[in-house]
Amino acid sequence: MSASDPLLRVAQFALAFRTETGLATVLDGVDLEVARGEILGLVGESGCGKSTLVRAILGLMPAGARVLGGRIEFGGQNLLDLDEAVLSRDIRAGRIGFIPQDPFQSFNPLFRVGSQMLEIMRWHAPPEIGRSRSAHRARLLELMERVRIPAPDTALKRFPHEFSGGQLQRLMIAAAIACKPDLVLADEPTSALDVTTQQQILALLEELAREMNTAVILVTHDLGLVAQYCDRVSVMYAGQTVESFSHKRMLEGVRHPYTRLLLDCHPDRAGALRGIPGIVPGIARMPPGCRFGPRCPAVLPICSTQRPKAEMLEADHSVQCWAVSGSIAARVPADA
Ligand SMILES: Nc1ncnc2c1ncn2[C@@H]1O[C@H](COP(=O)(O)OP(=O)(O)OP(=O)(O)O)[C@@H](O)[C@H]1O
Repeated sequence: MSASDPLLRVAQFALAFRTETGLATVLDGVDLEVARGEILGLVGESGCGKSTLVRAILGLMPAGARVLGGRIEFGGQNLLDLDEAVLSRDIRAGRIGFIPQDPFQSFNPLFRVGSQMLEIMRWHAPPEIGRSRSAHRARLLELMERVRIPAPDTALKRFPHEFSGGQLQRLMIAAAIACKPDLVLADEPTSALDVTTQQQILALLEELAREMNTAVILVTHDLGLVAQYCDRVSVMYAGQTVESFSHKRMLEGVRHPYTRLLLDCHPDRAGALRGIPGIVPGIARMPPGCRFGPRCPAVLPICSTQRPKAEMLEADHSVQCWAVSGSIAARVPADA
């Protein structure tokens, strides 16, 4: 791999879940890339498939899920070719760290946080950290200082319920980066926290990721947070990538009607987006053609029959939309 190659490249990834009416395509041709030291925002309304994609990258697909196509390349290796034993030993928690949505569900309430974090390190810490428990403990204490947990020595001996939500999420960040991962997947890591704590946590994650040259995928509903922390953005709608762009494009003008609507609405306290008429279709009821067509203010006749192809508008900007595409075919009514 050259230095400019992305660390993670998801290419045309498609995944189906078994439903009562048969297989339903939940992810359909998802494309995404993230390089070392880069923070990628993965955005879209609830139900667009962001968490499913994150779990698929971690190799945690639900029973009955079937990969229909595509690749998930990590460090040049297709993760879809690896079996569960390799993924759990070499990839998850070691090379790919995970920060989940709800810190209260992430730690086991029955065990002290220190023993839970040391257990992760026991199995996944790279050799440069050292193999002994005392080396792992020293690394944890150092990280706990960094994530501003008061009295780290005592904190290691405490149970999860003895911490606030913000403290637990800071501990989760420490746990996710303890083994010096190349990539951190953060799935709405601050949605359970108040706005001030949210800002502190994301600033901390950004600081540590930049310092360690770690790639980060930050899943969020909130384009305000994306504007603040992300270098690039990938927008998903109903299991498809609809637009990808750099931070600069976000400021200068995104093009997909869905992204523009997302920018105009703000998440409510529960993190849900309000303001885009209609709802994301369920996986068993996906419309043909462009999946956003039925809600789109710029819909064209072709949208209901043909899925738009990804088009590069600039080197740092791609979009899948007939209304944006320069293609003449897009202007011709579908029944012409
Ligand atoms: N195990 C499953 N079996 C069947 N359908 C599922 C399963 N898990 C998720 N889904 C469906 O897949 C779609 C994508 O869900 P997913 O949780 O990935 O979306 P999301 O964008 O992460 O939403 P949120 O922001 O609310 O977490 C939804 O329609 C959801 O109902």
